[in-house]
Amino acid sequence: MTSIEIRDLTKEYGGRRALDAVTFTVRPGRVTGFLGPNGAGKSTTMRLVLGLDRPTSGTATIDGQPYAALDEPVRHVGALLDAGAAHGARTARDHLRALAAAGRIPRGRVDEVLETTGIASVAGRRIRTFSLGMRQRLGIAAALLGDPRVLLLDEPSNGLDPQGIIWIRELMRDLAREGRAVLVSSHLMGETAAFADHLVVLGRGRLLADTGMREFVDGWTTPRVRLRTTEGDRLRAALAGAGFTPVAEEDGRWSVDGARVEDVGPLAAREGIPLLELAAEEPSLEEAYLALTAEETEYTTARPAAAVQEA
Ligand SMILES: Nc1ncnc2c1ncn2[C@@H]1O[C@H](COP(=O)(O)OP(=O)(O)OP(=O)(O)O)[C@@H](O)[C@H]1O
Repeated sequence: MTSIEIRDLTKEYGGRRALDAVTFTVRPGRVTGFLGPNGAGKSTTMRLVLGLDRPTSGTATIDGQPYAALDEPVRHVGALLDAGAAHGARTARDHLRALAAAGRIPRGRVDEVLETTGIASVAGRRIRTFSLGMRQRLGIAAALLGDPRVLLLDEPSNGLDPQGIIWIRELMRDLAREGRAVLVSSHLMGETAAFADHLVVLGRGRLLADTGMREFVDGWTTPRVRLRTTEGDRLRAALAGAGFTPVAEEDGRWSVDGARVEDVGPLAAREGIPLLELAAEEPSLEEAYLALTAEETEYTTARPAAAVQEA
């Protein structure tokens, strides 16, 4: 099975470390979300995987080989790095045909990827007349052209309308279901939570996390419940006795940080306090990501060992 292996990858630009001994594997059959603040090193990593730049030390390989050593690389790896890269005077179809010819890919594949990416009806138009979303779809069509087992997508939702965002999410999930290795960088946390199974997080060139989505969110957030009761004062006292600090919200509900419904429900029942509502608040990827990056900024060292683990 094809995967991307990054081992001790280091890249310096004029003495500044853009990547610092980063090691992780992008496995087939799942979508790996690639996160990190601006300048963290995500694009640099992708460029090194694609052989567009040389590492200072370490390796980035696909199926054990560096990109440059792959036989017919476009059949192994598809990438969306810069959707603006296509020649504006060409039509979308001609652009893809030129790429197909260069990669020794059968011409018929061009119409297939135009269909898959929803731009078949505008394939005869010059690319310079394309909207940002159409260019993005064309970039994805180009990435899919060689039917590659590995995909690297840098901000693929960029410029897409709401339907386009749902489409790309489902496309990425389908590509992973087909057994491909899919690495996707994004700054959109809600989106990443919707398409990624696994996360790799960089911060200032270092690996901060390499873990499953669920483990990441649970590891970097605390549980919280929201509830409604007719006897707020009694419930507050009972919860305080159990070590919780309920906070009254403006809408008349209470929220209890660090508590699970299993903590609150039985306690209220024992005390005979009626609960009109009791619900766990789902922690978000955004909350978890902000907690990790805030801590990283503050202390510069990564926290729980559990958050950096091989899956
Ligand atoms: N060609 C280059 N020359 C010099 N410095 C570079 C070059 N390319 C990247 N860098 C630096 O390397 C660091 C990592 O940049 P990179 O583009 O990989 O980050 P990123 O995580 O992709 O950020 P963003 O989310 O903004 O796209 C940054 O400090 C950037 O300024």
